Amino acid sequence: MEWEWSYLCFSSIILLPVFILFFSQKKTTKCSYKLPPGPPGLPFFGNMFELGTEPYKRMAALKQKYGPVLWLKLGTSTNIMVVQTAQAAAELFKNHDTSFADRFIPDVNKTHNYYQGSLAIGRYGSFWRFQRRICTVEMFVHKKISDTVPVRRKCVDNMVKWIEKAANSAKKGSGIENRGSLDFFNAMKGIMEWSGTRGRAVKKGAEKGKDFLDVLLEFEGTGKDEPAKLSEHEIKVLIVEMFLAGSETTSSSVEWALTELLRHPQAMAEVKTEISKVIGLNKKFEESDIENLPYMQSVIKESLRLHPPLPFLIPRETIQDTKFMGYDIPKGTRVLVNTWAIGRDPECWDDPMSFKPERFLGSKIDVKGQHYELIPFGAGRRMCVGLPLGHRMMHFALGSLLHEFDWELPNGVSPKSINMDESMGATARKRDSLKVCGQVMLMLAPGPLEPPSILEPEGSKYELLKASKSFGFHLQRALEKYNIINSAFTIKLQNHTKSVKPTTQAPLD
Ligand code: HEM
Repeated sequence: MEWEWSYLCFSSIILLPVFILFFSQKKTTKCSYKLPPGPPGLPFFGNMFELGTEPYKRMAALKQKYGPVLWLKLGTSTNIMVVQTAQAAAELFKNHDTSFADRFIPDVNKTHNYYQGSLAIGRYGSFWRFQRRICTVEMFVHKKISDTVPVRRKCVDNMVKWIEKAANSAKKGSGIENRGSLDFFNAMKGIMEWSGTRGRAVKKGAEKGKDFLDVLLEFEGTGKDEPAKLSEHEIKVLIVEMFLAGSETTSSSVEWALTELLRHPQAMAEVKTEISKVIGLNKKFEESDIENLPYMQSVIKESLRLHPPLPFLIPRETIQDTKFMGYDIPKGTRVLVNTWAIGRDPECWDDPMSFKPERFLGSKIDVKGQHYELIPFGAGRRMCVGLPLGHRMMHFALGSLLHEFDWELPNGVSPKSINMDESMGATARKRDSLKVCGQVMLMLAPGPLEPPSILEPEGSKYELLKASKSFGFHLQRALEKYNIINSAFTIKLQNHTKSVKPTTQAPLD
């Protein structure tokens, strides 16, 4: 009996505050705000346990019940608003972009003061505006991107050579060991070291070969709407961020696009025919070819529709209390735009779950933030600043892979059995890295044989020989090995830092 009483007392002490909190929360919420609808959640924990490992899918499923704007709570104090339809996204970006233009800073990014100097998670304000301007003008305008064409050419050539070499050394039917991530992280370590040491070695006045890093180091501003100088920390963070923001997004998109093509042999045949007609066999794929390849552009759009690397964009935060679609959204609310759900919404797309690149042929829809049904790069003030480079690199890398090789699935894997699961890390990338088999086409010039029709311009004098053995490897290995995406940076920084002494300083302190 005594035991039962103490048990009851103990339970009441524990449970009473929970009930008080639960009911008081509901009451305040009802009285003060009209919040968007959402699942009720648990006391203290809110909806924390309902989201699973692929929260964008779970939230997409909740659209049926709760409509275009969803409200969630994490713990007792974190409010989350999820925008689930193209119309709601249009309303947000067209009419409330400034109110939702702040970013939320995850705790992990507070260490080493990473957020101070970050463009992607920097607070909306004059320093962010200055960073956007300097990145756009010094890196992402058409001319600057075109100036670095040879650098990307070299990296793609290296990637193709690596694949050919891998093909030659592979035993028939064997895969190639996937040490890609190791190479990638070694490269990242190097980059951090370079950006850490470079500040001490700059030679002032050396205008020739001035790159983005020089621009940052030599920057002298008014000190009013822009800083007077940039600190070493701010420069390091910005440089590292460009690598991080641009690498995985782009390489993961290329992997998804090739995966979809392997699942759809008709689309694969179509895109290869287009490339061989436009470029021919005795020429390399060039960036300037992209505009003449509407089917390949449609393949990339269709792949980004189904597999946006950032399914929630980058979370935003409300700067002030905001009235949005009839709801009262408090200051400090985290805002997620579920671009994954929007890309699969039957109200926007016919047969939304099918991969059909031809839906974009003759259509005006593009990914530049004006068509809210397709916003893999976001929209509004905080949309992807690297879009011009990322867009070009995706086409260049995929086009070169398709032009140089014939791709197949390994023995025992059929188009329908490819595992399409995603894993949510920095991006929603393919969980099982794509294992592909390629066939190298060796060109022997000139020869008597007519090449196979799908590959060749009619009347070609070239003889084609397909390597008899196929080779297999993980695509990411090739993409990451040459960090082809941000190659413009890599090579320039490499050249630049040859004379710099090694440092023992920690990269991001
Ligand atoms: C397939 C390629 C890429 C995709 C799909 C992508 C996607 C995105 C998305 C969805 C956002 C957030 C937009 C928003 O909140 O509305 C973003 C922001 C950003 N991206 Fe990209 N990105 C790509 C490539 C790149 C590249 C190549 C770079 C730079 C080298 C880059 C740098 C950035 C930066 C710095 C931001 C933050 C912008 C800001 O907050 O003002 N991205 N990107």
